[in-house]
Amino acid sequence: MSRNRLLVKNAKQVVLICNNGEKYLTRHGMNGLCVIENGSIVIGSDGLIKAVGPAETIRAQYSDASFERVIDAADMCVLPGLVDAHTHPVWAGDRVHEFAMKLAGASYMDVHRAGGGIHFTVEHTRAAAASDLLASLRSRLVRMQRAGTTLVECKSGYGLELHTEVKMLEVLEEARRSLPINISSTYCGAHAVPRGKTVTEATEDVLRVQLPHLKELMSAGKLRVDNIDVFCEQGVFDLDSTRSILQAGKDMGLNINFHGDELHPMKSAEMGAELGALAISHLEEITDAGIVAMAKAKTAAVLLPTTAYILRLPQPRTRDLLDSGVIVALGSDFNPNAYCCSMPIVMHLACVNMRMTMSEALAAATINAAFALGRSHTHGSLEVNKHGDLLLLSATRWEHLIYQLGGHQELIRYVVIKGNVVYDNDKTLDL
Ligand SMILES: N=CN[C@@H](CCC(=O)O)C(=O)O
Ligand SMILES: [Zn+2]
Repeated sequence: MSRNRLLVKNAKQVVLICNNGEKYLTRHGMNGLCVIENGSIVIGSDGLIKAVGPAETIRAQYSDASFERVIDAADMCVLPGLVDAHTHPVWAGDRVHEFAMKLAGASYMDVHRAGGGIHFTVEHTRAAAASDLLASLRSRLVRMQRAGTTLVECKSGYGLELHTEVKMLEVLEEARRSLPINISSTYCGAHAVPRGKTVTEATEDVLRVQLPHLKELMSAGKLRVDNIDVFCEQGVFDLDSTRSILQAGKDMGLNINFHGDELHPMKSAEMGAELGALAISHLEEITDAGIVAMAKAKTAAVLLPTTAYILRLPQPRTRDLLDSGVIVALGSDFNPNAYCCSMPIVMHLACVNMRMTMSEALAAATINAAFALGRSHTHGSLEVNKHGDLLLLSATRWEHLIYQLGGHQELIRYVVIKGNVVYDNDKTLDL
């Protein structure tokens, strides 16, 4: 019998999230998370969960087994690795100066129209060497990992032309190959209309130049891309151009996962549901009809508490979404506008500002975020045969992770990916 990779034993709580192979949870399930008091978990040599249950049961079942590593978690809680369903982590040039402008009253679109915002980042990212983009991406991903994220969605979208979009996706590919954190990569070439182009010209460029080239790279096995994204917004991509780009991506086998109904009601939710989108992000301006359509289509709503907080936007209608049966997920929206790498902070904001319960927030940052990325069969809960991705908290109840605002830096003792410890807070070991 091969040696098991890891035994975590005697934890105060093991938060499974669910234990029946659920692919997502809606309100009722989100409020009834599956938690084992005094539990243990075994990760096999393949990095997958082999057993999880009461400490006594695991002790009896594995009395003769050997383990590469044993962690006695008597004063700790075990949770699934967190899943961040929306980030923009590949870019050069920060926008700290714009934060001051926004604090002084400028809106997101004021800054964008004045040539700042995404355009500022595009200019710097186009000029940056791939090696520099990779170095900054790595340090951002390590920071996310230390805050408990083990699966993260990462977008391109600061190139807005073929060369830089491919450069960004290649940087993501390199990070995927060389770092333990799991990455779901998203082509977001329609993140803004590039300077000097009309919406029609930008849409044509995506459809006739960028997507066909990506398709070639993907078929040749040179690039893996999971999702397609568009920023559907007034003054950016309208509903028709968004629809044509998303449909073309879907035809290439990409999951539809896009920005919609953020600053204006665009009917993005209705359109996304009709196209079979896996997820739509933001939704601060979603309508009643949009909520009904998303619930019916099982399109996940990826809510981004940092954006509404930083831009002082109206909060999305989270309770209405949950009450209507929409699958609600969370993302950090890490980008030069919203500089936050921490899903524990995101969950805290979701509870206070969006009125989610702590259980809802955790489900939204685990199983439902994994669902939004098409990965909930392998990630997002601690169930047998899923990836052994978990975090260990120095706390007697898991809720401390959300309750202690910014406290995750002290609370998270270990982060584990596929049974390997990738972060040990005592040794500041970052792999
Ligand atoms: N809203 C569009 N995109 C990003 C912001 C990107 C940026 O400002 O650089 C978002 O999700 O918040
Ligand atoms: Zn975004």
